[in-house]
Amino acid sequence: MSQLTERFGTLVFSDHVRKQYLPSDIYKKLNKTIEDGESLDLDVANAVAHAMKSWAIEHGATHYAHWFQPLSGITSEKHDSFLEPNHDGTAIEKFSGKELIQGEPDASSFPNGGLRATFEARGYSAWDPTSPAFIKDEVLCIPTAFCSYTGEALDKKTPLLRSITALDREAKRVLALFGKTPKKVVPSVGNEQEYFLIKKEDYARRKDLVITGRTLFGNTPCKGQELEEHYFGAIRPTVSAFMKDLDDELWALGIPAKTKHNEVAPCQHELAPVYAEVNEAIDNNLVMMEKMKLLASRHGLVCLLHEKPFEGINGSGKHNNWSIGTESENLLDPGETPADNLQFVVFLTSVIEAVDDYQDLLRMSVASCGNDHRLGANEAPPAIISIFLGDALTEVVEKIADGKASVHAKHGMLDLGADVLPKIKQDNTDRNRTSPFAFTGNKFEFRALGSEANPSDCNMVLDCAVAKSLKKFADTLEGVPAEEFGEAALVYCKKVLNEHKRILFSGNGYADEWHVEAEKRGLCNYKTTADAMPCFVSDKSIDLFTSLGVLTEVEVRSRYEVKLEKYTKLLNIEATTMIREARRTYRPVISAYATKVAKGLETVKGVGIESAMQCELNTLNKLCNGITTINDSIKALDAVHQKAEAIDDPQEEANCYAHEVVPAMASLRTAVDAMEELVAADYWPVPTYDDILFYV
Ligand SMILES: NC(=O)CC[C@H](N)C(=O)O
Repeated sequence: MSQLTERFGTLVFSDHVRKQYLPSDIYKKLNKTIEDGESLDLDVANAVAHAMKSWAIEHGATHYAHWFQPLSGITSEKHDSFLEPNHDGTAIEKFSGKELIQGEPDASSFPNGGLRATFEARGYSAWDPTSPAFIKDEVLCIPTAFCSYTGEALDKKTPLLRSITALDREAKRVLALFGKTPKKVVPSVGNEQEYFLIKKEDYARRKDLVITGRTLFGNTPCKGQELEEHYFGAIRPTVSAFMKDLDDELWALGIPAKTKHNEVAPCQHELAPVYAEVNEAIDNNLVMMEKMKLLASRHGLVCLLHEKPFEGINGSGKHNNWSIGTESENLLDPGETPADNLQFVVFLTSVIEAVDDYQDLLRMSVASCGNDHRLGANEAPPAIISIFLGDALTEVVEKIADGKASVHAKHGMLDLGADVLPKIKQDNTDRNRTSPFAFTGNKFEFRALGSEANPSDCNMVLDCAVAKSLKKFADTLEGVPAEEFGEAALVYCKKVLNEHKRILFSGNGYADEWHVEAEKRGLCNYKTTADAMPCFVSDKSIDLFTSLGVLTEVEVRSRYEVKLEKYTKLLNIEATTMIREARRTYRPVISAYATKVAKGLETVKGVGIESAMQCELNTLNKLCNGITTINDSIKALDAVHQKAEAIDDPQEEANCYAHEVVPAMASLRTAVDAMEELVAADYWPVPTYDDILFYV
């Protein structure tokens, strides 16, 4: 092993470690649970807990924690030490199977969307053996699901796991029709994490960033991203040192951090791991985000994970590269032979149907206060969900939809015209960064997901939607004689593709014409989270989740409430911060500067230079008008903010925030930003975009 590979996964209770630390019969039984979902008896759990404890303590752990994902979206953990005191003043190390399998964190202070009354505090965490335990900061973290005393899921992981089960079940039914009986069908995911790094000192001086994660004020910088010089540019030393530290920590945690580069906006970067099964990939992404924030501070930096920290330049996404596969094949790989292609065409057709049928839910699944600012602006896909297939696959789909036999996707060879350069194998699709859901060769890239999101929601929805399409296919074709299956499958796909081809769009998703065209096609275009939310609780959605056994109606409704509440709470915080900052930070400074200009005017008057007087007078006028506009904008924002706060119905309240408070915030911002242009730099109370974006 090289130094590089030696450290990989040293802090993970991986299969490799389990083999070493567990007696072979226990190892086999645990694998049966991990691979086949068989339940674990307490003897096995005790043996696993013992091995985990020994391994963890050998690797410096002092505590263990059930690590879970409450509906807030972030991760939670409560640490218990392995120490158990004896009566004689000594202590032993203890960690039992029961402690491994089940925990009982107090659930009262986590969001529950009305599932529990405040006094009903009991909640349980239950070990998820399919995602390996790991050591983080001397704590053995055990990934767990989290549910209420009455058994409702109170977390993001449980529905995800249920959706994986649903997809596995329905995909296996489809594969059985192709004569295949894989052990499992599971989605794999790779999340490209985008982020900004700025200097700690700048961050500390901007209350908007500290409180809300984004700048609520800030004039456009002199230079943005228009020179296209940052994307993939050489990585500067401070950033590089941070990235190296991050890689090192992530590798030790078994997180396969693979690709790192500078992103489009100044100060923006990206880290992408190798694919993993979706449950583990999401756990990895959550740890990765936590590590990014933590390590940045060791380098005098702050990592911003918000979707739109800076207005007018590139925001941050977390492109969710998604495909489904068995232990031996990727079901979204077009392959080279027509026989394989029919299977591919069936899966592709199911995805197209799923995305069209549940475009509203997919949009909802990526909706957040932060992502509202990102979608449709500066290189992020629009809020309209559509699918980009690329030329080769569009041709395949069109031929099938027209009733012609399937053709298989071709790979061309590109000759770059210089003998020294190798011939390049062309992919079966180009890339289209304007598409929210783009086929990229053997997977789909769900680009609409925002950087700060927990990817569980959108993957859960995607898995459900596709499971439903596959179910319909299996329901229709099971029972068809084997020799007629191929023809019948093609006829089925032809019908479905014709019904759903409106969702296919290969053009420019940023263009205004697309919005017009999408409306003609009847595609939904929910510009804000508030607009997107009602579909979550529509009969159609509730039927999807309940029929697949992923969420009960009560669980759907609680999630809807939690998400709406988070949205309005965040906007409440943003509006309050804006009003306070405008009153206490910006306005006094603008007044002070106006006073200085007025005094200067007196001096100039004394000297009697007319032209200089006119110039100063103009500035003074602009400053005074600016202060008036700011005052008016504060008043207007205050009024709609109070109006929103007084609304009882959560959906109505969210609508008021989205359509009245947010525009009022934009007006106040414009008024303050206009003054940044006029007030002398040494007066301006906070670092500007020009100050922040170019010094890391
Ligand atoms: N060039 C890119 O891939 C930029 C993507 C962009 N940052 C987003 O928000 O999705």
